[in-house]
Amino acid sequence: MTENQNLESLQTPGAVFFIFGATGDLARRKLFPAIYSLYREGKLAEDFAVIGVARRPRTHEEFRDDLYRSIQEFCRYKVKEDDLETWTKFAEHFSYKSLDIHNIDGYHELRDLTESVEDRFNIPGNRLFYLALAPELFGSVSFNLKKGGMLASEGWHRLVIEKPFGYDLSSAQKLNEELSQVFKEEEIFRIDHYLGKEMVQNIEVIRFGNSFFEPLWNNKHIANVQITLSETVGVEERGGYYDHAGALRDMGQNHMLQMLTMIAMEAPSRLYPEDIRDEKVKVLRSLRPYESEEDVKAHVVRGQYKSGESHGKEMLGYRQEDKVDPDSNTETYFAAKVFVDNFRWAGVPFYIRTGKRLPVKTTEVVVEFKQMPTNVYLGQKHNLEPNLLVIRVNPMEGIYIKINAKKPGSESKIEPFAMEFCQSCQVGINSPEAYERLIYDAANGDSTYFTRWDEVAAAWSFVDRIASAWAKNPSDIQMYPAGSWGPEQADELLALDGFHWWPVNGQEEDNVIWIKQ
Ligand SMILES: NC(=O)C1=CN([C@@H]2O[C@H](COP(=O)(O)OP(=O)(O)OC[C@H]3O[C@@H](n4cnc5c(N)ncnc54)[C@H](OP(=O)(O)O)[C@@H]3O)[C@@H](O)[C@H]2O)C=CC1
Ligand SMILES: O=C1O[C@H](COP(=O)(O)O)[C@@H](O)[C@H](O)[C@H]1O
Repeated sequence: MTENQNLESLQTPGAVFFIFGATGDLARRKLFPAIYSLYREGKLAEDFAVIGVARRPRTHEEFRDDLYRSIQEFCRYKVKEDDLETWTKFAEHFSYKSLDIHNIDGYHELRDLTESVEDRFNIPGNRLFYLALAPELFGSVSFNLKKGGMLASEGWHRLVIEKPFGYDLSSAQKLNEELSQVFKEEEIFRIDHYLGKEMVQNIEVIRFGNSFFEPLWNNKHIANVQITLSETVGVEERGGYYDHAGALRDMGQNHMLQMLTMIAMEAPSRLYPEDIRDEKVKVLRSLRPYESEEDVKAHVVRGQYKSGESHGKEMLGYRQEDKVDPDSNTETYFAAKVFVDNFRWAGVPFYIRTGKRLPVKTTEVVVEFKQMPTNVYLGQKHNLEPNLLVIRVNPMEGIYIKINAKKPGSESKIEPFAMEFCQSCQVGINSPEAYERLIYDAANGDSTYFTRWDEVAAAWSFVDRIASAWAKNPSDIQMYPAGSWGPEQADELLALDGFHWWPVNGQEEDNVIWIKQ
């Protein structure tokens, strides 16, 4: 991948895409729809094939029926009556192999199938292995891919691997060692789907493409940064996985810290993937580690939802959810005050929070600027609200800035105005989904928005200290009602510093005058 390659104009190179875990939830809800969207937008070369792999028996036809249902349910492009010819052409590129990933003989049959589709679609030998499997299977599959003769002998091969990447630093190291016996680092694409989100990528452009932000982007002018990833859903069908992981591992180690790196990183001198990833890892290594259990207690709040009312419906508590231990102390919420100890950010708190069963689904970054050195309007009894830059990541996409201005027509009244650029209102459903972008990038060998091993390791080092402090006191967890904003202790984290969480998506402040496009 070269700098500034114009990805918009490129098609993926001809390749076979293997989806291990093709009968699973991720494949159905995200991966198949992403591949279809790429196809519909002409971003997938004609010389492609997809081979689904899982244990369940399926004929190729049955697999294509699953594919059809997945697209009709989850894809932003639906197959309409008059698209049937295009659909049939697309679906012909899909085949299925029933295989237990531990059974080496199966890989030999998979190789035969692969060679036959490569011949049929004239594919130049490139192979992309996407592991949509439980993480404990990642090492075995990669080893067996090599043993079973599945690595490409003519073109390239790449491994796309889902999160979570390990359970802690030591298991992540073990996994990485297993993978690196088969794949080189540049062949491993570790997914963090937040990095595929349009507005997370836009953080880079907002910061490095606008001269009026850069001079202010530091501890002289920024009072604090708030990152919220709130969800209204509970654990749904994933109780078995989630009860073992919790919010810190499920969202904190990856999505939240990755977003923090995008806000805090220095500008790379060039836009090569490694230059960007070098800057991100420096941020992760600058995170101030919590030194003791007391330190963790003072800076991190954990919570678990109990029953409550959300959007007019009675919700079960976490402990009553399917496949969750009824005495579970797993956190479904956490908030933390984090410091990035470098020249740019010294002394600026980053408050991060995520939780399930909160009142709104939103991902938002609020950058709160410091107050004016003195308020010259105090004599007129005007408080000045702090200026904010708010980046809305999802479901609404856009940015707004909050400034103080004179109320038009009034003598002296000053009011906060929010000026909004609502990207989702403009491009709406055409905004590509994260998985589309990431599959496309992986096929093009662009690793910019995938996490490199040293980033993963640095993130685990930071998170492990929290997890091990919590493990010593498992029942020290705050319960919050489903549908609330989580434990009050999370508000106190900010109140102690004289701040508060700014309202997020859909919960706009009453006194602000909105100027929307
Ligand atoms: N679902 C989601 O929204 C998200 C998922 N992820 C990650 O994606 C990965 C997959 O998750 P998800 O799709 O939800 O999981 P599912 O349990 O729904 O699917 C697992 C898949 O693995 C297959 N499988 C299991 N054991 C074997 C085996 N021994 N040999 C071959 N295939 C096997 C299953 O098929 P069969 O039973 O037919 O063998 C199934 O297709 C996980 O790492 C998860 O953490 C990450 C983010 C979001
Ligand atoms: O990775 C995960 O992300 C989802 C939230 O993703 P979003 O794109 O809908 O914001 C979360 O629900 C899930 O628990 C986690 O594994």
